[in-house]
Amino acid sequence: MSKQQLDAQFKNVLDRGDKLFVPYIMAGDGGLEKLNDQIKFLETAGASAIELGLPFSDPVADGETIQQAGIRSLKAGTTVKGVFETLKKSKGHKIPIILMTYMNPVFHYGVENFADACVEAGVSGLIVPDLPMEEESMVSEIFKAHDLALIRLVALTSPKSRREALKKRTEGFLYAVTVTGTTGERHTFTERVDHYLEDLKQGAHVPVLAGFGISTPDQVKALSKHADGVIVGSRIVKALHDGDYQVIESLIHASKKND
Ligand SMILES: O=P(O)(O)OC[C@@H](O)[C@@H](O)c1c[nH]c2ccccc12
Repeated sequence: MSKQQLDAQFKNVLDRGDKLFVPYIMAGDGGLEKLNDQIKFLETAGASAIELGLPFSDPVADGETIQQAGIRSLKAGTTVKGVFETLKKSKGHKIPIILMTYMNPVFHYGVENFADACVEAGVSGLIVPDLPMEEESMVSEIFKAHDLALIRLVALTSPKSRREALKKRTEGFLYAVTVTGTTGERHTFTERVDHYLEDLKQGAHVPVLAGFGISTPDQVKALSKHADGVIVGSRIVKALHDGDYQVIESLIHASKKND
């Protein structure tokens, strides 16, 4: 799906008064043969897009739950190529697929080859947490030429000038990290988070999504209120692993206007 279609789909959701909900899943957790069905389930349950993680041996931004999912996936034999092949086999997903990967697998694959493979597999965008703004030109031009959205992340600790620069550059959406530290469920958020999100939304040319630490329907509601939507990773990964589909449905439902 093209970057323009991603923008149009997100706009559609927001125009009807819902918030965006983007679940993160680990590709190959449970075996790659399950991947397209997992995506289909999330699509039917009302997800706005999928953040699809590539398993990696050194996932520095990930907490325990996602680390374990990555280990399970690698043990099951998942490869980057295998993920692309699996996506190509699907009959086409209706919601955008955004790949989340560290930089190393991209370099290893070759940036140009990686971008080509993304396009062939129908991927709309990328999240690369260990690619600092200062280094991004190495890949951003190639991604742009392939019409792939490079989604930038901002942190609570980023100074205002840096947040503004990332807000300007980002494509698809802005990923507003809502905690300091790694991915994983949290009971509370800093009281600064509401103002941080509202401030990011001011003048943003794409939606602002809050992610990290969100694991309950109440948190989905509370954080979406100050953003355009949320990303939920660890809780979704755990629920998929446990076959707890109702948990996923109620998280997604909390992002809808009529909930
Ligand atoms: O797991 P959490 O706390 O719900 O956070 C979302 C997160 O999982 C997902 O967006 C993600 C998984 N790994 C990452 C690494 C960096 C940035 C983001 C991510």
